Amino acid sequence: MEPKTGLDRAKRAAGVKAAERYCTGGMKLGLGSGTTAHWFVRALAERVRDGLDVVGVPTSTATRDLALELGIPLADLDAFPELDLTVDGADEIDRHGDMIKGGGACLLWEKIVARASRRVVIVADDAKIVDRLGAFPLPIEVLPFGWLSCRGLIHDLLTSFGYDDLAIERRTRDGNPVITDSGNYILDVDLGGIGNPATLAMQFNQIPGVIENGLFVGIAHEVVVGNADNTADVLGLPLPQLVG
Ligand SMILES: O=C(CO)[C@H](O)[C@H](O)COP(=O)(O)O
Repeated sequence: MEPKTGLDRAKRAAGVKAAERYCTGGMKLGLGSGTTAHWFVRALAERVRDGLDVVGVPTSTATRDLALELGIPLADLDAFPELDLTVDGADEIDRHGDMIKGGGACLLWEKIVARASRRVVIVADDAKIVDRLGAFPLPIEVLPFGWLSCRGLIHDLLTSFGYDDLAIERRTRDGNPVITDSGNYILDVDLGGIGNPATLAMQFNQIPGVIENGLFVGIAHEVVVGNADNTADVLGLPLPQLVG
């Protein structure tokens, strides 16, 4: 598969760089979800075909299907509860490495796999890097049972924090609720800007019916930013100001 646009080339460059730089024989690897992470999975598969011996733990059924098709050996997280490394994408990432994830509705497995990993590398194009999180609507995974009550409690919490927006349930083009790989719904919350991601993340998860939220705080270790000219930059945290 070849990238079609400059943005695709940037995403592929980040994925290729991560596969080349971080993956060594014997590793247990978390495989992220989304278009950028899938470029990483394709690049990893090439290395596996060349003899690299790794085992992948996918963060979604979509990534599992891609990795299987490409011949990457896979395992359940329960077979390897501690992983060496996860490479995943992000919807937004700030200078501290805090992120919004879940644009692809995979945030629950992504957070579990990332937390099980000794190192987390994020692959992204530079448009994902922001001064402040929150322009991208924050995905929240909720249990279908009583989800309207849960949405009301989310609204109350947001109001108490000075936000006034109601969470919107994510729907498919046919108008049906998006169902996650764990059988839950996604609410997208348009916050505009998030002052204290750590506090908000904890508060969301106190609400009955909230399974997980898309704020990933203190999880990323490094960021690989791809460029349209097929190069990629490896950035430690905090990210340099010039990228923001
Ligand atoms: O969190 C995710 C999926 O739940 C993805 O990592 C995020 O949406 C970024 O995707 P892409 O690389 O396609 O922009």
